[in-house]
Amino acid sequence: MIEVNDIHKSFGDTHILKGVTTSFSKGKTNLIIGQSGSGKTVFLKCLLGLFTPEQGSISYDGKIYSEMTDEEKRNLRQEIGMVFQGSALFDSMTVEGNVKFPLEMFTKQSQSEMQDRADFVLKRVNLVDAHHKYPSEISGGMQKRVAIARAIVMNPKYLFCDEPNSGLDPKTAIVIDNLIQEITEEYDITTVINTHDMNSVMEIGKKILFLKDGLKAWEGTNKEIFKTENETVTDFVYSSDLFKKVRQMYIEERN
Ligand SMILES: Nc1ncnc2c1ncn2[C@@H]1O[C@H](COP(=O)(O)OP(=O)(O)OP(=O)(O)O)[C@@H](O)[C@H]1O
Repeated sequence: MIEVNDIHKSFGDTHILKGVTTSFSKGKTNLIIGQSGSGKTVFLKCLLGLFTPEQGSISYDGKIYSEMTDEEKRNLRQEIGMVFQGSALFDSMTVEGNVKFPLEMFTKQSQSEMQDRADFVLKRVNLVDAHHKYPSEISGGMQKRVAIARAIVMNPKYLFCDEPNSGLDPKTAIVIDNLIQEITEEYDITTVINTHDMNSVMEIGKKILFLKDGLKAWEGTNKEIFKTENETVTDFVYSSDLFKKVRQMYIEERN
């Protein structure tokens, strides 16, 4: 579980995060949504320890980050898996090389242990025939699977995904969303996903944090977001007339 308590982050005189308090549970897909520039990436970078908030605290399973020793921070980093926007695979390495990379960097495992683990995670993301291919030889959806396999190869407690669906067609995006959700539940990971994708919000938003101008404007589940009367949320989520009509029909059907 990750608990965020009143974090503030500024760049120079510009106050970006203005006191955000929330928590993200284990075994759940937690989504961060909000307009461009609302502070989602800055927030995610604070969770990753890449930015230090000037005020407030972030704790990982009860341990406050700013109070950790350097060694505890290093250990925490190894418990974090990251799926970057655009996959961020190493082009010069095969699929298998990409997946083994964190094991080679951070563990003392033997070649056969690394091979077993790489085989296991590649199978888990349903990639069995791509071990020796290069990223340029596989589709965007397959690249995402490799990125997910690499992110979970170290058995992380926390998984952060930045726009995991960017560049994917809607059908592949749903497959990737479902894969992230299954893995999150199966391995009891605290997963936090930064997204613009409303399909993801509806499909896997077990907890949704809506940021606006650096503040928490709303939080709740995908079921609650359908029913909320909060105008800031409805304006954002149901920005198209089609979505507004669908929501109206849904509410009328339920009444
Ligand atoms: N390193 C930085 N230095 C100065 N300003 C920054 C830095 N990183 C982000 N910002 C500013 O913080 C604000 C929020 O940016 P952020 O990238 O978090 O938005 P976002 O909600 O993730 O947007 P998008 O959905 O477009 O990715 C923006 O005004 C941005 O210019």
